[in-house]
Amino acid sequence: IKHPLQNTWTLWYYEPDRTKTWEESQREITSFDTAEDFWSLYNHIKTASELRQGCDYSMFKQGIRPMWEDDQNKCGGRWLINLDKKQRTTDLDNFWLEILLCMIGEAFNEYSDDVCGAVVNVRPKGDKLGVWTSNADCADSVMEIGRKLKERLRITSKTTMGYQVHKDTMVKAGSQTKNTYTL
Ligand SMILES: CN(C)c1nc(=O)c2c([nH]1)N([C@@H]1O[C@H](COP(=O)(O)OP(=O)(O)O)[C@@H](O)[C@H]1O)CN2C
Repeated sequence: IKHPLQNTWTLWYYEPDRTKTWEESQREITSFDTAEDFWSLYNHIKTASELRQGCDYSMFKQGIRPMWEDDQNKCGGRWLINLDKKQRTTDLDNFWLEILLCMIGEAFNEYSDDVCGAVVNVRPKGDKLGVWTSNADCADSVMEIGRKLKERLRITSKTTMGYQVHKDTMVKAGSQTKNTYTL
């Protein structure tokens, strides 16, 4: 039999489309709840670095949409990892896969329930990886998730990680959002 995951996860794909709203451009690809089905999906689709710039992948627990407004996201925030341009060939795909494996493997111990999902943004100005958590006010949960991420991604001090509350990001879209926590 296949190895069941603790949660069911849904993969979303975002491609900019001038004829649609941002929300209409978020497309639900498929959901899975076994390790084997994760690998079949992962091996079947393009890696993040193969996507056109402007596109995103998002992987969220089933029932949570990859947007600030979702009930599970609205009081939360994200650990954001900003990559420099050359990291697209060296780190982007490894970091994204490691984040996916942390999530489906419930690697955040007692705080895994606070993890909503993760987003990878492929951008000309530098790619971004975000891990979204459900409650920005739970400092213990946010910090523990951040520490585990840094450990699993083997992120050194040269790559900064900041936690941004979605309520701040929403209003400051386009300009620099403040980090509520940093690691
Ligand atoms: C429900 N709803 C509309 C809505 N709900 C959302 O949850 C949500 C958006 N809109 N987003 C829109 O994309 C722009 C780029 O953000 P970006 O993170 O791609 O970053 P870049 O500026 O393209 O690097 C954001 O400025 C925002 O317009 C982003 N976003 C997460």
